[in-house]
Amino acid sequence: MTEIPRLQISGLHKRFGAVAATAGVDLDVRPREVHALIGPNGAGKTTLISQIAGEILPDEGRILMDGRDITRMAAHARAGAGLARSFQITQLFPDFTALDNVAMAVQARQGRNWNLWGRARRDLSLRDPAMARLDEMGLADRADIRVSDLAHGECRQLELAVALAAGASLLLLDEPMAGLGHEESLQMTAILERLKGSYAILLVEHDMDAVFALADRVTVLVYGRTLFTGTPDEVRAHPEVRAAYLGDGA
Ligand SMILES: Nc1ncnc2c1ncn2[C@@H]1O[C@H](COP(=O)(O)OP(=O)(O)OP(=O)(O)O)[C@@H](O)[C@H]1O
Repeated sequence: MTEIPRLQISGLHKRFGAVAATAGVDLDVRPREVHALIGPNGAGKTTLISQIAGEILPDEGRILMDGRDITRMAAHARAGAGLARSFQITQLFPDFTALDNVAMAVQARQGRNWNLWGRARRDLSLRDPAMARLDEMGLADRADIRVSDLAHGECRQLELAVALAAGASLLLLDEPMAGLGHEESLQMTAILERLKGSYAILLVEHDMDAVFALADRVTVLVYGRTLFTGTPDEVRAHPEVRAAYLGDGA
């Protein structure tokens, strides 16, 4: 039996005045798949992610999550259904520790009052799952460090820990490697490799080493349209993709 895709996008269109930012996108993300979305600057990747997250309303087309039409669902309701967008908008509280941030996400997931945050780190029912998430992201030894004192790459890792603690199971990762140094990128790639197989991930990324290391499938967007979807090897070999995006050196 074929599994219902976590995410299914069909015939999506979005114009900004004269610019057709999304001009016919079809895409599906399978359960537990890492699906990379690549394309040249201005191809419409961020606009597509914003429509999936519910921050921009499409003009035409449909977005299904777990078979349910979410095209016009509010962003917070999508988040409640397990969708999380990371790395463009930082959701961290800079004056609180890494552990506090994750514990608050656990607390929110349990539907408990956010105002009790001060107790979060002392409450074992919040602290234990929060520590487990930090550990998963390689941040166990940074639990008591304030977010404002964490390195850039560590904040990215913490954002993932917060999203997962809040119950996200379908992750929209918008350029996780952007602004990271070589070592930090390798570390983020290793973390995403560990998440692979447990979550559905739509990954927008310009770092092709990371894309080809992580992705089960890759969709290439050009001028707002889906040019091709295939395995990393198929994408590497595709003549139009090479011409449109990867260039001769690919
Ligand atoms: N709010 C907006 N108003 C007008 N035009 C927009 C808006 N947002 C995006 N665009 C235009 O839509 C097109 C797609 O932009 P988008 O940012 O989605 O591309 P992208 O593939 O994410 O690019 P990059 O790789 O550079 O981040 C571009 O031509 C951009 O200028």
